[in-house]
Parts: sequence; C-alpha cells; structure tokens
Amino acid sequence: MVSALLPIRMCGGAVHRRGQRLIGPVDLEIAGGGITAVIGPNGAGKSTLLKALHGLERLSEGHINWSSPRAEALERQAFVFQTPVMLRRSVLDNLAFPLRLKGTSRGAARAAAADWCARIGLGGMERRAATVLSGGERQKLALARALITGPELLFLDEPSAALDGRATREIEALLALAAADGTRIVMATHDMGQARRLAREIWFLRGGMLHEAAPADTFFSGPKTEAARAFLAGDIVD
Ligand SMILES: Nc1ncnc2c1ncn2[C@@H]1O[C@H](COP(=O)(O)OP(=O)(O)OP(=O)(O)O)[C@@H](O)[C@H]1O
Repeated sequence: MVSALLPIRMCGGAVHRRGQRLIGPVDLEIAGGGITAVIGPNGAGKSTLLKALHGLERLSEGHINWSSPRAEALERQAFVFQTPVMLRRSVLDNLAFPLRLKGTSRGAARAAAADWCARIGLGGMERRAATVLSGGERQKLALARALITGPELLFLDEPSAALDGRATREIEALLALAAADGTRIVMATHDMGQARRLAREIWFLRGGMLHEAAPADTFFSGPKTEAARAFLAGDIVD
C-alpha cells in the first residue's frame, strides 16, 4: 500500500540566484483535488515556484514536506514545460518512453502509447517523427507523455501559450479529464479565461510572494487585495 502524496506543504520556501531573491518566503499547501491556477504578472515567479515544488529548483531557504518519502513523491509527479523537448524519435516512442523508464515491457508500453495517441487525436501519426509536429500536437503529446504513467500530481507551465483556439480547447479538455480522474494539477497560466474555466483554486503571485490564495469563485468575484483587483482589471501590475 503506497502512502498518499498529498498534502504537500511549502514552509518559508525561497529561491535565491546570484544574491537575488526570485521567490519567497512562500507558505502554501497543495491539498484536495482539482486544478490550481498560478497567475500573476510577468516575472512574478510562477515558473520558479512550480519548479521548486517539483524539486527542479533547489530551495535556498525553507522546506517542502511531502506526505510520502521525497524520492517516491518525485516519482509520482510530472512536469510539462511551456516548450516541451521531444525525443528525436517517433510519436509512439515518445509516449512509450516514460513507461519503459519505469520498467514496463516494450509491448505493454507500445500498446498504452497507441491508446494515448488515439485519445489525444494523433491516431494515425504514431510513426511520424515527433520533431515535425505542430505546436498544438507537440503540446498534446507532451501532456500525454506526462499523463501516461498516471501521476498523482502534475505541474504545467503555460500549457497553451501561443496555441490557437482549437489546440487550447483540446489541451483544456485533457486537463479537465485528468483532474476528474484524480490527478491533482497545478498550472501557471497567463490566460484568465483559462483560469476561470479550469481552476478550483487560484494562487496570485506578485514579486515572488504568494500575494493572494483563494477558491477560484471567491477570487474572481471579489479579489481581496488591491493588486489582484488591478491585475484582473487588466491594469499593469508589477
Ligand atoms: N535562471 C535564472 N537566473 C536568474 N534569474 C532568473 C532565472 N530564472 C528566472 N529568473 C528571474 O526570476 C524572476 C521570476 O521568474 P519566473 O520565470 O519564475 O516568473 P514568471 O512569473 O514565471 O514569469 P513569466 O510570466 O514572464 O513566465 C524573474 O525576475 C526572472 O527574471
């Protein structure tokens, strides 16, 4: 029986680079289900916070408490970057790769990969080189590659930045489905429409700090802080 991954708590978490504080100190908790949208002005620290939570960025101060041992926790979560790197191999091989890394047999990994190809609308493209896919197709592939191992927690950094409406809709449908299936999702987004459509909870970052955290309904109907009000009104906030 594996222990629960959540809640995850960051206590006084800060990341410094060359004497500069990029984020923190931040106290937060990832608990419950659904999707958390991380929003805020450019440079507020959204990407840095996600990377710190995923263990890609080392904390200079504070700590993160996982409910299961750290190595095991990291195994059970995934990260999708804004510009995902594709293996210079077929679509099918890109999807099968994370399963192979976890020790799944070649046949079972390829069968699961073919299934995911169909689910993301890339059925028939299994043998195509992943590097020639369109931006939207790549992002769907990256998302499927993250979901194929059934992570309990998924981080995404601007999953649909620079995608057209159709690709954005497809990505959002996949995220909503994953969340409904029990994957806890924490995603940075610049798209307030997307945050409203998908999120249960909002983290509004400003100047490296968690300026306001609230259930999405509460946040969008009545942000508590002046900065969040201004940000939602489309004013320039830094
Ligand atoms: N590797 C790095 N070295 C130095 N400074 C960095 C590094 N990465 C990010 N920063 C700085 O840290 C701050 C936070 O950046 P971060 O990318 O986390 O913000 P963000 O909210 O995700 O921004 P955006 O919305 O523009 O993507 C910014 O001032 C950025 O310039």
